[in-house]
Amino acid sequence: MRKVVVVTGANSGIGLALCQRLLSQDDQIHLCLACRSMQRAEAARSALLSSHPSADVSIVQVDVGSIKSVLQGARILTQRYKQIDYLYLNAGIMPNPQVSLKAFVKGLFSRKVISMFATGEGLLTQKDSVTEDGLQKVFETNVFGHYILIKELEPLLCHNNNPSRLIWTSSSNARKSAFSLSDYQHRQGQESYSSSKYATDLLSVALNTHYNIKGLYSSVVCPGLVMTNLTYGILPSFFWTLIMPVMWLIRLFTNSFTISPHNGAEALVWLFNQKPESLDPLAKYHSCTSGLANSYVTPLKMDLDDTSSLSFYEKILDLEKQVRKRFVPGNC
Ligand SMILES: NC(=O)C1=CN([C@@H]2O[C@H](COP(=O)(O)OP(=O)(O)OC[C@H]3O[C@@H](n4cnc5c(N)ncnc54)[C@H](OP(=O)(O)O)[C@@H]3O)[C@@H](O)[C@H]2O)C=CC1
Ligand SMILES: CC(C)CCC[C@@H](C)[C@H]1CC[C@H]2C3=C(CC[C@]12C)[C@@]1(C)CCC(=O)[C@@H](C)[C@@H]1CC3
Repeated sequence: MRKVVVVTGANSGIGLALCQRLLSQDDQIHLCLACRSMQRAEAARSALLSSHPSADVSIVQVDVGSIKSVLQGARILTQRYKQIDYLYLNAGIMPNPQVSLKAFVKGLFSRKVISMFATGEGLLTQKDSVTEDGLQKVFETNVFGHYILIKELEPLLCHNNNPSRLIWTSSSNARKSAFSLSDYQHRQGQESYSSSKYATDLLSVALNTHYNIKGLYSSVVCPGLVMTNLTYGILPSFFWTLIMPVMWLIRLFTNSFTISPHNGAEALVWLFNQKPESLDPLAKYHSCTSGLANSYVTPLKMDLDDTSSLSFYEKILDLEKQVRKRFVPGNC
């Protein structure tokens, strides 16, 4: 039986590099690209097939920023497959990012300079908006849409005899201080990205607590700083091109400047090859690249605990109930 691997946000950046790498290591898998744009999904499928002509690649429309689309996409996947072995929850956004030049210059002359480059802490703010579902867009896209997808696919993911895997693309930008349980969608602050990634980490821990017994395991990854559409949205592309030599230089001091999507996908590919029981649910698996361009994976303990993850999970369950009331069968 072919292993079924579903990847959200598979049409560009880290998601597409992950697909290329998975097919290079095992062209017997069935890969399903879950994307919001069918045109971009088709283009990604063609690119994958041109480098792996015998690969088995399909596409499905899933916009994780829309509950209606997630429910429709999940319905199609349920008709198509009996089991999903790997679900990569990779799609993500960072809308309207602003870099604080003042914080950057201050950071350059502080003791925290390395960690500033590794995490972007204190440098970025975003302007979020509200979706047609009435949820904060960054929260719905990066966290909640994915959560609903998992819940809808539960029958395909929970098989005790043959465990399935959830692998989230989180970030080292996830920060406890940007997240608040009383404002978990981050309606009030300006660090919706950081908050959403911290929420991702909390959710993954809670999912392990509830679902390991049913044969479902969740892990989180940080791909490092990778040049993708997301990062090109932070500063103009000519600026990134200009400072590329500086980026290689910074790599001598921090292993988190993975830079290429191929390197960024290191931990996502590594996790594919691990036995889930051997993994630490409280660790984030970081893709790292050395100054000599060698890629490797480092697990680092996350700044959270079971109690806070379960408190957040209760909030998510409440929100799910509210949202499902609006999407009873026949209403969507
Ligand atoms: N680049 C970096 O340095 C880092 C990235 N990450 C995370 O990596 C993940 C991948 O991002 P990256 O490859 O960098 O950036 P890209 O912008 O290249 O990829 C993001 C992917 O997500 C998709 N996507 C966005 N919104 C939705 C949506 N509503 N529904 C479905 N798909 C959607 C995009 O599709 P479309 O083409 O249609 O927009 C695209 O395929 C994200 O979760 C990001 O937060 C984490 C740490 C560092
Ligand atoms: C490298 C240059 C000389 C100056 C660039 C300054 C900043 C724009 C970058 C420094 C650290 C970067 C960073 C991210 C974005 C760009 C920086 C703030 C991220 C927050 C991008 C998304 C992520 O998820 C993080 C892992 C990145 C961490 C580092």
